[in-house]
Parts: sequence; structure tokens; C-alpha cells
Amino acid sequence: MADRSAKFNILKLVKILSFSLLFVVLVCFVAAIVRTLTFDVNAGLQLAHWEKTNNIASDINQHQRKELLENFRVFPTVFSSHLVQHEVVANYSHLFWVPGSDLALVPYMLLAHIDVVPADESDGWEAPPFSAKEIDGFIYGRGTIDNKQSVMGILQALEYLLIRGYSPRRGFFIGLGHDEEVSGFQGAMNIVKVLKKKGVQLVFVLDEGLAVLDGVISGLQGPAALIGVTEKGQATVKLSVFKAPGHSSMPPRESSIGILAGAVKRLEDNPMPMLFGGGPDRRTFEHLAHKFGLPLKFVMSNMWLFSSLIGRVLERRPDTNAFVRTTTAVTMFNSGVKVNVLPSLAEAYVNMRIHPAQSLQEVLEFIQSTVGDERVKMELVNGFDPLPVSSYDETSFGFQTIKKTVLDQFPQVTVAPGICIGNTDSRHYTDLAKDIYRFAPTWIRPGDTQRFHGIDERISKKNYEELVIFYFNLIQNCDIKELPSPHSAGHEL
Ligand SMILES: CCCCCCCC/C=C\CCCCCCCC(=O)N[C@@H](CC(N)=O)C(=O)O
Ligand SMILES: [Zn+2]
Ligand SMILES: [Zn+2]
Repeated sequence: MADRSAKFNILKLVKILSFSLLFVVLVCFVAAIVRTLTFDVNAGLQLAHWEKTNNIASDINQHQRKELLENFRVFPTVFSSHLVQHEVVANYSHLFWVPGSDLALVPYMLLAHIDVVPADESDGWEAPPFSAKEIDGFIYGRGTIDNKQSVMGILQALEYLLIRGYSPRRGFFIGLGHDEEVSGFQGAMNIVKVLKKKGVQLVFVLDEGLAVLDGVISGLQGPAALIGVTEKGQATVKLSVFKAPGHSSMPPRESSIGILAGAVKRLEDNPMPMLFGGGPDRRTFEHLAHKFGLPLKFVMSNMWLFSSLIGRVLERRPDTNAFVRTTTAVTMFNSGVKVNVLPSLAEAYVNMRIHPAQSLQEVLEFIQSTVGDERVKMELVNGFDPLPVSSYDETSFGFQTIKKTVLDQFPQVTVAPGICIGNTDSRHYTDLAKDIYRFAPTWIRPGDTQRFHGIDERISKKNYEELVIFYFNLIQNCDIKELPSPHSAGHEL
């Protein structure tokens, strides 16, 4: 009898538990649906009352459109205006200072770099890489999207503003580095030294980096302007194996090349863990969530449940994979001088880009344990941690002013914070500015991400003009004394 009653009680308990579980699942499901329908972390300041400082119209007439392309190198007004101070730093880099009329306003700084990575026409370019040849409305050439578009865009915008009688209320600096592609140790670092000596502090810095992605994020309706609020860290590690040299007719069981190749293969076969979901990468997708159709909108609005699923999808393509983990790239491999000599030394360079959720130290430990062979020596050539995350809330002057400028010009775009997957000169500016952003409105469409440091780097004439207008408007927008209050959104009668 007691047995039957115990059995009955257990059955009852199981029933109650099942119902409770079902109830909890149901509540979660309803909450997730409600969240999907209402989720929009990106409503922002767009409806607020912005002080109007962009009083000079940005129209470019037919004559100027022609001149804009012809005068690709010439900015006579910038270099002759009494408003602009210019100095050459470290022999080749340029620093400009345009003082503002209101000394109480903290200046900002625009950055770009004039150097480029090498390019070889024989790699298969459609046009010679230093010809700036125009094909179907695109200018082909090394540097057109990394980063001459910003160098020229900033200077051309300033040229137009000065011609049209502009003088800023908020002062600003322009820094054009000459060695960004080899880490900016001369250009950016010396510009920073000059500014530090003058005691300069900046309200924000805007450098190259992310872009307007159009059709690059699968499922997103419309283009996304991702503003880099941090950038990945980097570790360049040299791996080397020494072995006694000798005659190739009497080889040992393992050569220095073979041992090193095994180490490199282990690194490629064991990617660093997928880390999507903990930091600014998650915020990117939360900002974009309302621009996905169902069922993706449901997924993006409920990152607490689906972040690992999103990460798994993003890791499938090299450009989006870079967003979700520390990447491993073997970029150089050297050994051997003659076909019948066993080489004593084999060397390989591994370039890792460190996700914001990891540190340089963790990455070095990972390489060591993955290589797992004492014969392979490891040397850190250059490395640094991921950069601090800049502000992107509604009180963030730099982020909101850049966002407004983007949205005024491209209303169809959704703006979101992002992680810059490459490195920039701006990483040397952390002592001068708390807020550093990496963005230019360069339009990147499917297939374009491979053009960075690759073949057929190009920019459309239309996009170049848009860049000029962007900087033209941004400079004027920065003249506001402060951001509007988020509560000033217009409801008055
Ligand atoms: C879900 C988001 C997907 C993100 C897709 C990636 C979009 C790609 C857009 C822009 C490409 C990023 C290029 C960043 C600029 C890199 C500048 C550069 O090349 N820097 C050198 C500097 C150096 N030597 O350290 C670098 O190697 O990083
Ligand atoms: Zn660059
Ligand atoms: Zn580059």
C-alpha cells in the first residue's frame, strides 16, 4: 500500500515537474517572440534636436567633379590658408592643425596613411596597380581602398570647406602616416610624440578600418556601416628549427624543414577557439538585429540563446571568421639554398590577430602547446593586446557624430559598432584619446574584402566623391558644442 502511494507521489511529482518545465519553456518562448518584435538597440539620437552647424552645402558641381579627379594630388588652398598649420614629421608623415574659434571645445583628429603594401601586376591585376586606370567607373590601383581614399577624401574636403569660407568652431588635427603598413613606428608614433609635447588631448580620433558592408553580412536587409570601436591585437611569432647541415644523399629521418612543416600544420589544423558572443561582436549583431528578416531576426534578438549558433555560421567564411576568433596565418616560410644540401635552418612566421576576448599572453601559450615540440624554437617578433573598447552609447560625442554624418548621407544604412579586424595607426593614440574609431564610408560588396592587400584593389568614382562629402559634413558636424539630449526627440505641437 505504502509502495503504491510512493509510486503515485513520484508520478505526481514527475507530472508537476513536466508541466513546470513546459510552462518555463513556453514563457521563454513568448519572451523571445516579444523581444524579437520590440528589439531595437539602435533607435539612438536620430530623432533628437541636433544643433545645426552644417550650414555650407556640400553639392559638387560638374566642373568640380572633373577637377576632383584631375587634382588628385593638389590642394592649393589647404597649403596656403592662414587657417591651416602644416608640419612634416619623421621626414615623410604630415600633421595639420586647424584651430577652432572656441577654445573651450576639445579638438578631434582625423587619421589616414599614405603608404601602401606592394603590388605586382603579374599576380593578375586587370589594370597595372599603379596606373589609377578607370574601368567601368572604378579607379584601379594599390591604395585606392587602403588608404588613399581617406588621405585624398580628407584633404579634398578641407580644400572645399576653405574655398567656401569655412572656419571651424572646434579645432581639429589631421595626421597622415607614412609607415602604417609596417606598424607606424616612425610616422604615427612621432606624430603622437609631437602632440604629447604640446599637451594635446583629443575628444576622439577617427582612422581607417571598417566600412559600409553591402551584401557582405548574409540575411541583413540593407547595408551596414560598422564603426570599429576596438581593433584586434596582434602576435607575429617566428618559429625556427636548427639541425646539423649535411649531404642530401644521407638524410636523417626528419629534416629541419619537415619538423617545421609539422609544427605549422598543427597550428593550421587547430584554430583558436570561436569566441563570438562576449563583447563588441555581440553588440554589432544586436544593433543590426531589427534589419534581419525572420527567422534570423528572432535569432539575433535572442543572443543569450543563439550566440554560439551565430558564431558557427560566421566562422564559415574567412572575412566573417576573422570577427569571431583569433586567426592564425602562416605568412613566411624560408629554408634551404641548394638541392643537395640539408639546410641547417628552417624558419616560419606566423601572424595571429587576437580577438578582444583574448590576450597576447594566452595566444603565445596556445602556440607553444599546439606546436608541442621542443625542437621548434619560438620567438615573439612583435605583439600587442587587443585595443580598449571606445564608447558607443548615446553620450559618446565621436560615435554619435560619425553616426549622424553617415545616416544623413546614407539613410538606407544601419550603423553599428564593430571590431576592426586589421590594425591601424590609431592604436598609437591611446594616450591622447579615450575614444578611437576606425571607419570610412568605403562601400564593400561581396568579393571586395579580398581586394585589401590583394589584386584589383579599386574604388568607384561615385564612392570617392561620397568620401569627400562624408569628411566635408563630418568636419562641420563636429562644430556642435555638445550632443543633443536623447530626450529632445521632437514631440512638440
Ligand atoms: C560580421 C562582420 C564581418 C566583417 C567583415 C570584414 C569586413 C572587412 C572590411 C574592411 C577590411 C578591414 C581592413 C582594415 C584596415 C587594415 C589596415 C591594414 O592593413 N593594417 C595593417 C597594419 C599592420 N602592419 O599592422 C595590418 O596588417 O593590419
Ligand atoms: Zn590601411
Ligand atoms: Zn593595409
